[in-house]
Amino acid sequence: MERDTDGFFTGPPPESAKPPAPEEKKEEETPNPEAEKSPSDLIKSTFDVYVTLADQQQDPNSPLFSAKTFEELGLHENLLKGIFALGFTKPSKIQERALPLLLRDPPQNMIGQSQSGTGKTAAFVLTMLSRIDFSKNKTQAICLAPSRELARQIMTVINTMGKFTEVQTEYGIKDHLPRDATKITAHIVVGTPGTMTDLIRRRVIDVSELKVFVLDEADNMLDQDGLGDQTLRVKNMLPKRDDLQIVLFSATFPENVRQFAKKIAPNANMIELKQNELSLDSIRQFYMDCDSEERKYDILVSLYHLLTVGQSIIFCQASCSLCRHLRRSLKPPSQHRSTADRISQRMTAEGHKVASLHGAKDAHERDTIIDRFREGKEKVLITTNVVARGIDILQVNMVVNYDLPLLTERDRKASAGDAQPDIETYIHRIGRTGRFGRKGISINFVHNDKTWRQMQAIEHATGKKITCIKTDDIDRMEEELKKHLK
Ligand SMILES: Nc1ncnc2c1ncn2[C@@H]1O[C@H](COP(=O)(O)OP(=O)(O)OP(=O)(O)O)[C@@H](O)[C@H]1O
Repeated sequence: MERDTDGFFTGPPPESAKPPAPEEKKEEETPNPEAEKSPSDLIKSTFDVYVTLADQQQDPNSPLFSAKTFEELGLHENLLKGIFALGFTKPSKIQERALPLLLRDPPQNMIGQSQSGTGKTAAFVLTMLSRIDFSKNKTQAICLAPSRELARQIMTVINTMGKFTEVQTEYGIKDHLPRDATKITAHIVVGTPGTMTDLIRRRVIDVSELKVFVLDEADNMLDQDGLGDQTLRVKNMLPKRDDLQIVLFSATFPENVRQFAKKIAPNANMIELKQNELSLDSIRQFYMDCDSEERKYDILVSLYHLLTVGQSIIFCQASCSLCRHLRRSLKPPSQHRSTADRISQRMTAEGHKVASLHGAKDAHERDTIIDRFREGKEKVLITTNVVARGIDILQVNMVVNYDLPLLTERDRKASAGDAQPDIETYIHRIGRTGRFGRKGISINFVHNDKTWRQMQAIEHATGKKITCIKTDDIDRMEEELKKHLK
């Protein structure tokens, strides 16, 4: 593989990184390449959408399948008030195309893909809210998400958008309900698949009148390496009615999961924002050659000032290299502290203010940490993949991949070589910045041949340039990075 003068790996991206080939009848809109990328671009028609209707008799070019305003969707005025309370004036591109299809009667399944931060949540939340019969105290919509943090975020959107309605909501997440809870009658239940399975199996939730089943981050939720088994258990306990609307959304849909998704949501309308990668374009990607594992920590600390200009998220592996390094360097060694904790412990000891969040923390602690970060009380969050997906905090303008995301042990064995980068997780991680077209930067740390090759594979697969930033001149480094946030 050749590098050009900017350090960009040249050559065509592999098949897996190319836009999905149109399967059936597709519609394409004309992009406007001159348009500047800004939040409003998600509202203007500046990028392409593929729509594949389940019913090929219908004309996808019909204005019936596109809504330029929320008003024309025929929503109850209380829902419209909720939308405006969120500060939305017009549908985003994905909402414009997805909402008319999602809200139509009879209900139809939907598989929707669009880049991170383009407004998928509002699309499925509005669908759930608009289908509830508020006069019935029965659960009518269930939404599953891969983490409690994301479930809580979705709930906030439901409660804000639904605040002028009589909607009742409940969580299906760990340690939220008393163990002896016997009945949930809330209209909408949002949770994670394990807890939701338990609640439905024990008949705490009665699903007999369910109308909508939503999987956010659906590729992860259906992937056998992710939460696939648990999600299927939930799905198999739901009524097998044709009018149960199944809605799957994600920023990524690798081919193997895409096929499975079509089985889970049969005859679904498909909506894909064409992969001209608007979101990735608003995120400038960099890498830093850190020379050695040990230097990674020093470079992270030297970035601290910049990390706190806005807010930032630092991703490391669950058993991350920094933590292994810190475990060795901390005296006395802290045996029971896990991963991201050790980073924050050392940075805190050196006078920096950081928070850490990972799956080993208890539920209450996790809630407090993410809430504090969301409120801007902490500026730097050191974490694992637990918040890689879906978390929407507009002030996050920097993401650092301290450790690059890698595929699981199983995939690694299958490829029988070095660990391969996990491209989907990479896309989701950097998508924590640059929300709704805002500017953001991501920095990847590499320190040896192996990590270099992993980054090369990411650059190749995403087809996006990752620019080198020199680490020997901190002032220049800061200046250069700041330039991209302006
Ligand atoms: N029509 C709209 N007008 C203005 N802002 C919007 C609109 N729709 C969504 N947003 C805002 O855009 C941000 C990103 O939306 P959202 O979290 O739904 O993205 P997403 O596509 O689900 O991202 P991810 O793939 O990371 O889960 C949110 O802060 C949301 O409030």
